[in-house]
Amino acid sequence: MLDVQATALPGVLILTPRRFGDARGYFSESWNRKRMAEHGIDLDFVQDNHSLSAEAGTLRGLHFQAPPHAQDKLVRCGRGRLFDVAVDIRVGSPTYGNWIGVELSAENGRQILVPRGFLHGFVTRAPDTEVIYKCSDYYAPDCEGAVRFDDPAIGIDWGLEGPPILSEKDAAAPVFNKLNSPFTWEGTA
Ligand SMILES: Cc1cn([C@H]2C[C@H](O)[C@@H](COP(=O)(O)OP(=O)(O)O[C@H]3O[C@@H](C)C(=O)[C@@H](O)[C@H]3O)O2)c(=O)[nH]c1=O
Repeated sequence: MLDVQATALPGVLILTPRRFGDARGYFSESWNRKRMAEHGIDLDFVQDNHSLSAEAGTLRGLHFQAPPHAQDKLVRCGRGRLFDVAVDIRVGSPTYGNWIGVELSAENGRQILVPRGFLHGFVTRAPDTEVIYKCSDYYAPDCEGAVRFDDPAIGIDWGLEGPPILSEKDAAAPVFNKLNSPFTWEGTA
C-alpha cells in the first residue's frame, strides 16, 4: 500500500504510495496519516504548497525554516520531473553536510520526506514541472534561511547541463560555512 525506503541520511525517506490502475488511468492515496504512522512517521501537516516551474533547469533552494517554525516536508511531483535534494544540517549528526537526491516524476509517483534539520532544494528536468508538498508548519519569512546550491563544500551533483534558472534570493544565498545551523542532531534525531 505504501512502500517506504530508508536513505543514506537517517530521517530522509522515499515513499511510494500504491497506484491502482484501470482503463481510466490510476488512483492513489498521496497521503494517508494513519498509514504513515504505521511506518513510525506521524506528522501534523498544516500547509500545502504548489509551485510551477516553466523551464527545465529551474532550481529552487537550498532552503530551510528555523525553529520555532521548522518544517518537515513531504514532496511529490504533479507534472513533469525533477531532481530533489536534502542536505543534513543537524549539528553533531554523523551525516552533517551530506546530501542525497532522488528523481521525482509524475510518472514514478515517488515522494521524499525531508524532515526539519535538512536543507531542501530541487531542479526541474522537464518544462512545466509542478511540485506539490505538505509542510508541518506555516510559512514564516522571518525564519527562512538559505545556502548556495553550488557550494563545493556540499558538492551536490545536480546533473545540470548549463547554468540553472534561479530566483534573485537564491542567487545571493550565503555559502554553507556561513550557516549557523539552528538544528542539532540530539534535537531532531
Ligand atoms: C515558501 C512560501 C513562499 N511564499 C511567497 C513568498 C514569495 O513572494 C513567493 C515565492 O517564494 P520563494 O521564492 O521563497 O519560493 P520558492 O523558491 O519556491 O521556495 C520554496 O523552495 C522549496 C525548495 C522549499 O523547500 C520551500 O519550503 C520554499 O522555500 O511566494 C508564500 O506566500 N508562502 C510560502 O510558504
